[in-house]
Amino acid sequence: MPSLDAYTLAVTSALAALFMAITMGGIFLAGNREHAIADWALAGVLFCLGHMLGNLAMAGTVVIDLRTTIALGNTSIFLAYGLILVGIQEHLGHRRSGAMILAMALAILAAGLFWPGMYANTSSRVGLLATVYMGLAIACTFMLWRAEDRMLAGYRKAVALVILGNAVLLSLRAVYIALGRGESAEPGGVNVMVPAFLSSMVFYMALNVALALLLFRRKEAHLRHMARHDALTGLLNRYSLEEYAAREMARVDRSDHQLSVVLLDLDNFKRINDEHGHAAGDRVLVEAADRVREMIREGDIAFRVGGEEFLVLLPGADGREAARIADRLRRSLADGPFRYRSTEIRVSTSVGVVAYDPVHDNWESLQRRADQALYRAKDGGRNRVELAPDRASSPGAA
Ligand SMILES: Nc1nc2c(ncn2[C@@H]2O[C@H](COP(=O)(O)OP(=O)(O)OP(=O)(O)O)[C@@H](O)[C@H]2O)c(=O)[nH]1
Repeated sequence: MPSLDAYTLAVTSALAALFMAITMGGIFLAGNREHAIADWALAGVLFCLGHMLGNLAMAGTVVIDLRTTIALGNTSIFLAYGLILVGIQEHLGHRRSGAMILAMALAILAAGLFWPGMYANTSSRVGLLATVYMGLAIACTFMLWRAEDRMLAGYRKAVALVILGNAVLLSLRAVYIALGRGESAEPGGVNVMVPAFLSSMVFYMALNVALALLLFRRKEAHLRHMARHDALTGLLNRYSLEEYAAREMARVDRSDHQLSVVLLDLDNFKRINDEHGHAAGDRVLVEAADRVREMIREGDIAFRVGGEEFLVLLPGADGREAARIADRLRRSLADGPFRYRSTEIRVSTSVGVVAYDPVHDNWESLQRRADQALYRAKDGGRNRVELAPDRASSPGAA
């Protein structure tokens, strides 16, 4: 195999880091204006700068003097690792440790300029920095591994493994140098700089791909969530309803389970908007959704199906039990006033309830019967629950 020289590899790993900066910067400019992505783009720039300074130092073409060049290069690389960590914190919604990273960067710069243990002793410098990078990598890995959102866990773990793998390689290099093998950049012989730069290059490329995949998968999951949920209340939306209803009805068709539907409509909602403003109306809708969510059991499924209209699927409940649950929901919405700033707003709700009849009903007839029960509740004076008559006793309802 032709020998690879450390100078060229320093430049190629700098270019790989630059490619990461361009990819992350591109994703940021394309509209994902998250701090995390900007942090990772800047990390790419700093990795690139660090390697270029390292290359100049190795070649003896120093910017100011050798000590300053090495100190600036190491500070750049440290800041880049720090920004990877801060970006991960931002991405996961944790508190950012930006101030601590900056303070540590200044300490590393000062040590590189003024502490002989850092500028005059390669083995202790490399060992110290490897320890610091290992600490940051473990912090990144820990956060990514423990994140709550299970859906993207595989992608986050891939990022974590790339970061941890690189830290392990950096530590091996530190051990190798501590054993007195040196890190001469001269071609020929065993040269630790060659595998070091090669692994850095692979690290930037792998990190770039892993982060980009994580970001795209998260965007995709977000869009999928948006398509199925109501943006204001966070409940499932009307488009999801049919899918859930079909699933629950099929379950009833296969067994002797029950299924009921509760349709709630806030009364005179237009008046709330007119009297208190649209923002107050929105607040009432959000809180009403929260109250519905809190009142229902696990397994019950709530939807916002219209402006001020909610629907709850109650698997396992027959009509009478569903009417009882519906009345509890009605009372929970009517009892405590809703608050918008300092204003108290009282709302009542009309509710239509229907039990699914697997012999006579399909989804359309079930919805129609729920609507009819709701209209009866409205016509009967509002703030009440109406249970649709059994399908067998009301053939005209089809
Ligand atoms: N603030 C707010 N208002 C909404 C939203 N969606 C629908 N609305 C309003 O809800 C009101 C519904 O009015 P109507 O359909 O006349 O019904 P209502 O005033 O509740 O009267 P009844 O249903 O007959 O008791 C309209 O004024 C809509 O503008 C929303 O997302 N936010």
